[in-house]
Amino acid sequence: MTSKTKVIQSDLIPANLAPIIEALCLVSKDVAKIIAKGSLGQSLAHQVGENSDGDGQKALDVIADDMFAAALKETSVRWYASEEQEDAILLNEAGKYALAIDPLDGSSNIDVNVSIGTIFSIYETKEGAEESFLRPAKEQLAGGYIVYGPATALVVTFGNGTMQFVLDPDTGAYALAEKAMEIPQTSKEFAINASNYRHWTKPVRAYIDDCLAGVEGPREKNFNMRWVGSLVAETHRILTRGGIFLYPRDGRKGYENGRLRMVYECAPIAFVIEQAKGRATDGSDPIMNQAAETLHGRAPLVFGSAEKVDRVAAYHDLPEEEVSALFGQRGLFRG
Ligand SMILES: O=P(O)(O)OC[C@H]1O[C@](O)(COP(=O)(O)O)[C@@H](O)[C@@H]1O
Ligand SMILES: [Mg+2]
Ligand SMILES: [Mg+2]
Repeated sequence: MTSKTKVIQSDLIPANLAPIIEALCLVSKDVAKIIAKGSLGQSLAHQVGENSDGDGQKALDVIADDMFAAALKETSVRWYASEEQEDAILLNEAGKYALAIDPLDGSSNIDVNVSIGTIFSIYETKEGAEESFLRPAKEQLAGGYIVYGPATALVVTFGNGTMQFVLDPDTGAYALAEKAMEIPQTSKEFAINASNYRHWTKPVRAYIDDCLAGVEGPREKNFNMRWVGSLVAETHRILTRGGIFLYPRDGRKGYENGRLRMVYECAPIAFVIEQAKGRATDGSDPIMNQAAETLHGRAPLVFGSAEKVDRVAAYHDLPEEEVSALFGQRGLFRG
C-alpha cells in the first residue's frame, strides 16, 4: 500500500466515523501480521494475567489492547472500554465517541491457528463512561468485527445494512466485498458448546434435543453442529451461510447470564446480525433493546437466521409440561 492509498476507502463509511474505522483497520493489519508469524514470532498464548471477568489474559489479548488504545487516542474517541481493562479509560477529553472493544476474541484459539478476531462498538459519547456504555444496544452508531482467518475481513454496520470489506494482501488495503450481507434463512447448522448440556435450562435442552432427533423427531430433518470457540468465526459463518448460535445462561457458577459480555460482544454482534436481516436475542427478548448493568456484564446470546431464533423463543414460551414432554408432543409451529 503506498502512503497515499487509505487503508479503507469507501463512501459507505460515515465521514465522522471514518478516522476511527481507519485506525481500527490500521491496527488490525499489524495484529494480523503478529498472528501470521505464529510461533516464529513473540509468544502470544501464554497467560500474562487475569481480566476483570476472571478470564485468563493471553499475551495477545494485552498486546492487541495496547495497540488499539494507542491508535484510538489519536481519534475522536473519548471513552475506551475494553474486555482487558477493569474500567473505561479516557483517551481524548474532547472526543465525541465512546468505543467498546474485545481486542482479541476467541483467545483459546490463539495457539492452535484457528480464526480469532476483534469486536467493536461505537456510541455517541456522554460525559461519563458508565452512561456512555450502559445504555440500550440500539443506540449504537456502529458495530462490527475483524476476523483474522484465511482472509482478514472487516464486517461493519452503521445502521444501514451490514457490509464486508476484505484486506487485499496485494494492496494492503481493505476493499469492499459485500455492500449488504443477508443471512440465509434456511440452514441445518446449529452452534452451541454441547459439553454444557447438563447445565442448560429445559427450553434450550428441548430445542437441541429436537435438532438431535433429526428426521425421526419433530423437526423431521437432520442437522449439523459446529462449535469453533471463537464468536467472530461463528458469526462470520452464520452471516455467510445461515444457522443459529447459542451461548445460553446455564447452571454453572458465574454463568447465570451465559459467558458473553453485553457491551463489547453481544451488542455489536446483535447489531451486525439484525442489519443482515437476522435476529439476536437473549433466548427470548431482543438484545438491541437491552442495556448492560455493568461494563463487563454478561448476557445470554442466541442469534442467526430469524426463523431459528424465533423458534428458540417459542420453546421458552412453552408451558412447563410441554417443554419436559418427550419431543413430538410440542405445540410448536411446524416446518
Ligand atoms: O470456551 P467456551 O465456553 O466454549 O466459550 C467460547 C466463547 O468464549 C469466547 O472465546 C469469549 O471471548 P474471549 O476469547 O474474547 O474471552 C468467544 O469467542 C467464544 O464464543
Ligand atoms: Mg470475546
Ligand atoms: Mg477477548
